[in-house]
Amino acid sequence: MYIDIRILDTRLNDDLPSYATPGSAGLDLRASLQEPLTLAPGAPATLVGTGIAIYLRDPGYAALVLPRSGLGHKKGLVLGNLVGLIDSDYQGELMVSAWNRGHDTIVIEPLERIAQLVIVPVVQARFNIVEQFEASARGTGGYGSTGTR
Ligand SMILES: O=c1ccn([C@H]2C[C@H](O)[C@@H](COP(=O)(O)OP(=O)(O)OP(=O)(O)O)O2)c(=O)[nH]1
Ligand SMILES: [Mg+2]
Repeated sequence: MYIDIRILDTRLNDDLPSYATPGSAGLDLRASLQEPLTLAPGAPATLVGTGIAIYLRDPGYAALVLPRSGLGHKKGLVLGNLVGLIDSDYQGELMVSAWNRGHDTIVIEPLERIAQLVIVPVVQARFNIVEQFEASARGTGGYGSTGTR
C-alpha cells in the first residue's frame, strides 16, 4: 500500500523510513534532533520529533509506534506512552515519547533510529446493546482461570 508522507526534516530526504529486510514489520523512525539529547534514568519522557508526517486517510488502518527491541531491552530506551497509536486522520509530525526506564544515562544522537512504526488494520466497531450475552466457553473467567500448565 502507499501512504502519503511529508518530509519535515530535509535531512531525511534520502533517508525515508524503510523496511530493513523483506520480512520486516517495522519502519524505523529517526530522531529529528539538532543536537544530542540526554535522557537521565527515570526522568519524565521527552517528546522527540521524527521529521516526518504521514496521513493514512483510510480509517481501516492505524499505525503503532513501538520500541526497538535492541534499544528497549539493552539500554532501557522505551516509550513514555508504552505504545503510540497514530490515528488514520492524524496529519501532524510523528512524535516519539522517549523514556529512559533503565539505570544508565542514554544519549540519543541526531537522526538515530529510536523507535519503529508498524501499520496495522483496524476495525471500527459499533455497539449492539443486549441484556445478556449468548453463553461462551469462557464466560467471565479470566486472570489465570485456565491455569498455567
Ligand atoms: O506516540 C505517539 C502517540 C500519538 N501521536 C499522535 C498521533 C495520534 O493520532 C495523536 C493522538 O494520539 P492519542 O489519541 O493516542 O492521544 P490522546 O491523548 O487521546 O490525544 P487526542 O485527544 O488528540 O486524541 O497523537 C504521536 O505522534 N506519537
Ligand atoms: Mg485520542
